[in-house]
Amino acid sequence: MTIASESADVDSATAVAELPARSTQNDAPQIVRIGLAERSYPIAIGTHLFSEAEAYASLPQGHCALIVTNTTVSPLYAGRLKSVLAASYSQVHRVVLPDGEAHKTWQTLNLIFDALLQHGCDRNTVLFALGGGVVGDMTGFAAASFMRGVPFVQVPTTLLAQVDSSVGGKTGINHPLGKNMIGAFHQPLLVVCDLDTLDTLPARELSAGLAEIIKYGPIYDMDFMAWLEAHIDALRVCDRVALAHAVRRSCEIKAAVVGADEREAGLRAILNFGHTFGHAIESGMGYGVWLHGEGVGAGMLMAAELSHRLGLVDAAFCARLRALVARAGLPVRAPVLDANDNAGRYLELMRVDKKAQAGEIRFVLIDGPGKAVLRTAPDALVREVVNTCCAPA
Ligand SMILES: NC(=O)c1ccc[n+]([C@@H]2O[C@H](COP(=O)([O-])OP(=O)(O)OC[C@H]3O[C@@H](n4cnc5c(N)ncnc54)[C@H](O)[C@@H]3O)[C@@H](O)[C@H]2O)c1
Ligand SMILES: O=C(O)C(=O)C[C@@H](O)[C@H](O)[C@H](O)COP(=O)(O)O
Ligand SMILES: [Zn+2]
Repeated sequence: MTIASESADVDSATAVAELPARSTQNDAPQIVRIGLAERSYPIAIGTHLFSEAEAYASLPQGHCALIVTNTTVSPLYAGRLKSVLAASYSQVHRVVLPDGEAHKTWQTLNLIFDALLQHGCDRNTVLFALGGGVVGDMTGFAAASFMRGVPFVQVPTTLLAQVDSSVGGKTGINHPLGKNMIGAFHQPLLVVCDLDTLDTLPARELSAGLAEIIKYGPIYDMDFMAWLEAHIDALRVCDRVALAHAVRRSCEIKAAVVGADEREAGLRAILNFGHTFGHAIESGMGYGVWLHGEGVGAGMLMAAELSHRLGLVDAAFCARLRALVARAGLPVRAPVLDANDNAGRYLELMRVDKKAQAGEIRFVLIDGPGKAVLRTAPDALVREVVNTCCAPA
């Protein structure tokens, strides 16, 4: 693994290799604010945004900035971000991490600390997370812990990161035994969602982002779910107007939930809909085999099925959610994790979920469309759900 870093004035090679800016719309950015007293911050959503100086005008000027990115995103966007930051910071360094969920680890996190220390970065250094949720979660955790806390900015370049992971301050890394098991709450100073960056995103990753968008319907806003049913095809071809609405509404919902319960004392757990099953899929398959959004998509269907078997929603609701997940290009069958005792393996993996208490799994379930509830379920019922949802179609 390498640490690629350079100062602001030696980046011409990367800048030349970049894609030209593409946009169909050049309106002023929309701003969603997340209200967290002194930790409040704006989420800017628009086009032509991440490489515009005005987007960062609210930030404190400083001596040193560190762009944290990865091998895929760096050649696409890091040069442009670096150029714009050079106006505000006398040194702009970059660290390029290996790409992928399998690298959301201590070893990769250490590359960020190595870069910070090698460049003599101090407590006023601002970290910029340029990439998807993996880069964002690791950069945030590095910012939370370097010198016991430095500021950071999220510049999300995947749909999933724009609608979910860049907002709310959950940061961390994976452990082989469980997703996101080591981390901290640390809010960014600013989130800059440039819809133009989604033009280069592979279709499979776009679909993964749609899973986290779909999530907001059943847990919070069934009108939004109906809007998604009408606009899912437009979203899949990156229609700017549809994307702008989906990103904005998702951020509004997440901001409202996090603003009311920053550290998941209660309400915030609803954002984990689909994640108890989904995280088991991710770790059980090996990180990166199923994308996070794919695990969440199948996990939501499993949680909906469990809700139905507990009498909380009707079969029509499950079928409706399943149809939308399918139309988003996501898998609707959950994978088999163990040929001998598949349901047992799911249960074993889910017992390490952060919502579990004294080894008892607590699921986010749908208690009527648009309303989520956190509750336990008998193992026998969970087994039935796993067996049903993993069965061949
Ligand atoms: N902190 C939170 O609240 C939160 C919320 C949801 C998910 N997450 C975490 O986020 C991660 C998933 O994030 P993700 O789906 O963004 O995955 P990711 O960060 O792995 O990015 C997906 C892929 O897209 C590439 N990519 C990124 N931007 C691109 C662009 N503009 N063009 C082309 N390729 C691009 C990346 O290099 C990567 O290969 C998981 O680790 C998940 O646990 C965290
Ligand atoms: O922000 C939250 O809260 C969420 O739960 C959002 C999820 O989409 C995200 O995947 C989160 O990282 C999962 O949190 P975890 O506490 O289960 O690791
Ligand atoms: Zn998630």
